[in-house]
Amino acid sequence: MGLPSEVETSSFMSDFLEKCGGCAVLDGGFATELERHGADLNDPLWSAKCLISSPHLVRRVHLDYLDAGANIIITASYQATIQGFEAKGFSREEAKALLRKSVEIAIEAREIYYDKCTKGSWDFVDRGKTSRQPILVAASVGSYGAYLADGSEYSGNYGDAVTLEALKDFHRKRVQILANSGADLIAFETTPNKLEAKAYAELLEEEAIDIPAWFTFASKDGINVVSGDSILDCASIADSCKQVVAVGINCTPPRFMQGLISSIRKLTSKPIVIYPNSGEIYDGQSKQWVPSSGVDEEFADIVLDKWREAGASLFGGCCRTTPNTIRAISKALSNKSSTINHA
Ligand SMILES: C[S+](C)CC[C@H](N)C(=O)O
Ligand SMILES: N[C@@H](CCS)C(=O)O
Ligand SMILES: [Zn+2]
Repeated sequence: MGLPSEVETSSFMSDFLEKCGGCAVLDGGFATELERHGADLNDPLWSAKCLISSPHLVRRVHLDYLDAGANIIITASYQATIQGFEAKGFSREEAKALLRKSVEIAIEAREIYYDKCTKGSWDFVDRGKTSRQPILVAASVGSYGAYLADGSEYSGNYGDAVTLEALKDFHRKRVQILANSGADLIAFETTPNKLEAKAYAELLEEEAIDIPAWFTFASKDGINVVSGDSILDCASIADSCKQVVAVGINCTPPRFMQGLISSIRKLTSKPIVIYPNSGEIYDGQSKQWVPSSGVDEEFADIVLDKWREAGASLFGGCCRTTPNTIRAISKALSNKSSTINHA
């Protein structure tokens, strides 16, 4: 396979969104859901630890989100890096196999889910033909700061020694492996600064990565990304990259979403993807979540309406959201599309 034509790449997300009825539902917090099931993630590998110790739990969480109505599930590779696995004593080949395993488990969960609902009301009719609810597997790539395992993805301060080339080299092999793993797209998530966004964009181009990608950024103030870099600069890097099929925000308190979506909309006509966290704050040292002093609304119909009006079309949840959050989003969006269709 060669590089996809620009036409193919640019229609990938619009075709998918059309099949989903205009808006798509993502899954919710993955690592924090593993924790709710009892996993101990106090480890440099964080959620990627479960690829080694409890793959059945990884599959369980994917299935729970599919049952809740997710159209896109994101793999357990957020903090899975070759460097991180090697530090644990795995060989390079074993590390690569663990990266592939993250995608294999998600694909397996999708097959189990499809089998479960082969017949019956889960199918939907599309132009006279019965077809299945579309489900994509997105291979997660967390930032260099995630690999540092101290919450650095919420600061993005890597110091002067971490150059653009260093970041590209850090991510290169992992991105190549995930791109050839059977995933439908790559989710570059919780991106903290524009240097890393630039590294991703250049890597996609240099390595001729032939699956699409999205870039999502994290913000702590609703104006800039966590490092203080402008969201406009970050969104513009994503907008200029032809493999990028959606741009957005993740792991950010819900109360900041509307403003951030409006900012991104000024910069790009690509679909906007958002998956806020619960609004709590992560302490990277103790690896605990603490309540925030801000006020966050539930992801109720009214909030989703505001986010849609501001320009977003893919909705899910990040840390500390659960299958119940995703069920509520799915329900709100399907009520909306049946209102529109029957108007
Ligand atoms: C998005 S944060 C909650 C991820 C966890 C962090 N990289 C750590 O290892 O503590
Ligand atoms: N996909 C990752 C993002 C962490 S910010 C997760 O949900 O665990
Ligand atoms: Zn998160």
